[in-house]
Amino acid sequence: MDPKLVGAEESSDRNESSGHIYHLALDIGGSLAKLVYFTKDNDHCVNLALGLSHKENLAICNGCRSYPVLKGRLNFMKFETSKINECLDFIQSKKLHPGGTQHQVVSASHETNIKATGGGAYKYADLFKERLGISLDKEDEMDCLVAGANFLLKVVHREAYTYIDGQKEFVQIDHNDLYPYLLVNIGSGVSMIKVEGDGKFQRVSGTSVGGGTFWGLGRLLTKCTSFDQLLELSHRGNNRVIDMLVGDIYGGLDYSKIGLKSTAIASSFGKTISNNKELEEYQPEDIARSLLRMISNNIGQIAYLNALRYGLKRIFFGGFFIRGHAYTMDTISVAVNFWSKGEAKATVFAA
Ligand SMILES: Nc1ncnc2c1ncn2[C@@H]1O[C@H](COP(=O)(O)OP(=O)(O)OP(=O)(O)O)[C@@H](O)[C@H]1O
Ligand SMILES: CC(C)(CO)[C@@H](O)C(=O)NCCC(=O)O
Repeated sequence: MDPKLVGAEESSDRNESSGHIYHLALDIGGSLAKLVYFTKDNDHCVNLALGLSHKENLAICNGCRSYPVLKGRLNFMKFETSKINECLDFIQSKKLHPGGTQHQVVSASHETNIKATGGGAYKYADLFKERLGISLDKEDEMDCLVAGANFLLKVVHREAYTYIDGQKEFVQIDHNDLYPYLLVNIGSGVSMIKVEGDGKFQRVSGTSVGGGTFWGLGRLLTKCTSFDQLLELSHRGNNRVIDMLVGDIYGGLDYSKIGLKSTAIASSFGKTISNNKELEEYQPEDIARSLLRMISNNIGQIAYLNALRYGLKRIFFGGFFIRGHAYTMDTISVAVNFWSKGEAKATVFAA
């Protein structure tokens, strides 16, 4: 999950020593630990209404009197949870934690508390305490997720978009017509949440076949050494080499009577049992493509079925698995579109 805030900038290794660090918060999930902190400086601003944080927007922010404007920027970092010590090293090296000399505005009463969510807030509580003297102030991940999603959808302009046939189209959110919606958070596992208002939600479903499955199975099957490498491979692959299509079963024909085109996947990975190839002949890029397709399709289908079950017209997808990756979004959209017979549109917002 992703306690995302406005004005995001993925932090490079820039030196923060000239800036004043105000806030640090963490989300430690099963795969990734995400960290956000705000640094104060006069060259940037975060406009809480527009969600801007870039230098170029300073003029606009200066001209915008009716909304709170903070001079500075939000910095985002991510670490593999399996390398949590790198996250602690980063906090220590940047002196982001209370007690670090750059930390200027922490009041005495909150000196050792840092907001943290995700399972890692529990799992690594002792580690943070022992290494950095930080007490993790735990927030429930579903509460954070829903609060973050509602905030982003209401406040950040051009946050949500559909992705259909390679076309990204921003969705105008009517604040008075946002609820109810289905929030599908694709992290290591997948949570599906019916959201009916601020703080009003129910986790209605989930699946353990999620981002962790893609990365985990992908590693085992392709020997990739990074998630990005696996994604990059999937760009170049052809899933038809691995997946058994309806046409493979029906001699190239559609199965029109039940509405299945010859190009529809009849069985993910199924082709590998029906031809006489040696295992070594299967290319990693084709495997990566099939895997991404299988998992995205499955999530899209379960999401649609839950939307149907609870009468929800709109589905918002988030989580780090998506990360703006075109093929993932396209597959999810196609799955939702396919199962809803064109009635529901998958609305995807960037993780
Ligand atoms: N650089 C990366 N390294 C590892 N996984 C990545 C990376 N980028 C994207 N991912 C994908 O994002 C998933 C993690 O997403 P996210 O951070 O939203 O979930 P999480 O908080 O770790 O998990 P959960 O909420 O289930 O505990 C990974 O399982 C993987 O599929
Ligand atoms: C366990 C959590 C909530 C941790 O973020 C997530 O990984 C998840 O929703 N997993 C899917 C579990 C299931 O519903 O089958």
